[in-house]
This record gives sequence, C-alpha cells and structure tokens, in this order.
Amino acid sequence: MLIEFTKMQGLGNDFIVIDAVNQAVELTPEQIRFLADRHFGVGCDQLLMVEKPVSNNADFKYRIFNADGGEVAQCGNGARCFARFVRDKKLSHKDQIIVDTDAGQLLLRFDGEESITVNMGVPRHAPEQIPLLMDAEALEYSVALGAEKIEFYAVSMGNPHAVIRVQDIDTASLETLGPQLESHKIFPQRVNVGFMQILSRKQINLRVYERGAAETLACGSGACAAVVAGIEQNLLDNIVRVNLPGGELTIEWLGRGHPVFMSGPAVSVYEGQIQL
Ligand SMILES: N[C@H](CCC[C@H](N)C(=O)O)C(=O)O
Repeated sequence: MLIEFTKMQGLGNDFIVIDAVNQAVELTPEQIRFLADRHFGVGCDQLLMVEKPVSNNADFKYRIFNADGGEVAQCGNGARCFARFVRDKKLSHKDQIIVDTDAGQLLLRFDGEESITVNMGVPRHAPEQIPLLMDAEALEYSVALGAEKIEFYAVSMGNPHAVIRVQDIDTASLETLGPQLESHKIFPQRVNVGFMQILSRKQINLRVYERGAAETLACGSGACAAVVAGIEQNLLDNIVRVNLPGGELTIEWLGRGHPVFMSGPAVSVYEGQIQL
C-alpha cells in the first residue's frame, strides 16, 4: 500500500497527516508504530487520519493515533494542523470548519494566515477516564509515588489530564513522575501529565509528558487542561499565555459550563509517500 502523507507540526508537536477521504487507508497499531518511529519510519508524536464526516453538519471526521499506536479522542495541536491540512489540500475553502472527533465536534476558525482558533469544547466530566472525578467537587487529588505524595488537578478535555503545579518546569521530574503517573492504576485509560509553573495570573510555563508519546515540545489539550486547573483554583485569569518548550499558545476559558478556546500556529513541513 503506497500512502501519501503530509508531515506537519504545531509548536514542535509533530504529526503525520493522511487524507483518508481520497485514499483508502487502514493502518494497524503496528504500522502506526512503524510510521511514528523516528529511526525506522517517518517519525511523529501522533498520526492524524482525515476522513469523511459522520454527522450531517460536519465537514470532516479526524482520528488521532499516538506514537504507541493507540487511538485517542483529542489533540489540540493536531486539530490546528488538521485545519491547515484541509485548506492546503483544497478539501475545504471555509473559514470555519466543523469536525467530528471521538471527543465530540470541534469548531475550528482561521485567524488570518498564521493562527487558528479551536473551540475545544467544555471540560468533560469523564469518570470512565478519571474515576477520581466521581468526587466532582474536589479540586485537587493526591497519590503516593514512592516516598513522595504528588498533588494534581484532574480534568478531561476529551482526553485525560493530570496537572501538577511546580515551582520551576526546568527542574521538574518529568522523566520519573511522567511515566509513573501516566500508567498509574488510578487512570484506567492512562493519562497525560502536565507540569505547570505559574508566572502570573496571565502567563504560565508548561511541559507535558504525553500519554502514548512521552514528553512532547507542546501539547494543546494539555495547555487547555492546565489553564482550566489554574482558573478552577483561582490562580489564573480567563485569558492565559501558555509558554511550552516549542512555543506559545493562547488559552481562553470563562469558567464552568463554557468551552475552552485555544489559538496558535500550524505548519506543513513536507509532503511524502511511503510504501507499507
Ligand atoms: N497524547 C494525547 C493525544 C495528543 C494530544 C496532544 N498532542 C495535543 O496537542 O493535545 C492523549 O493520549 O490523550
């Protein structure tokens, strides 16, 4: 099977994007792991499949696969790259695109040439992803990891996130705490782990150890989760600049019951073909 793809990135979070509207593509988890491999394959954090919509009011469906081959329901940086992809490929000329995902519908808007804004939906109450959320009022949870007691905020953006507040992201123990929390038994579907350093009520630094991909240069849904955590704990205002290792995102959230908006860039790097 010859597959045509576009390599894309959003703040260094990188993707293989495949048009599965105009080419018949079915990939096994093993094939996705091969494509994502940075030595033996193309290399990416996630692989995105662009498909025909499932809803009458949507323009497309898009599916997300982590580098470990697992399918997931949400990807913020991927949503922006998806929008750039369908415009560059002339699959849509609209300024606003509705896309079906396994986390519900997303609305994407082009803000001029550089930036794309995604309505990421309302933070979900998802006890199947995060059973702790059954205690809906708790703002913070804790878990013992070795001799340490780790406190975190938990939220689903359609995908599960645990947000740990740290004094300095450069000295945060992502390499140890990331994998330990990612696959901890309190997260039956595993979890993305964000490490948030609050600089002011309008700005944070963030690093994310992603489920199924390890640390990435940026995580859009992780940026949304971190801002929700900060606002819920009355530490942040409604519009926040999130500084990630790969660049900046602007996140806006008006509070419970409201959707989270994420704005940032999306870049096509090169076109490719690969024989599977
Ligand atoms: N690792 C995530 C999927 C990719 C999310 C991230 N790349 C983003 O930009 O939101 C998960 O397993 O839920």
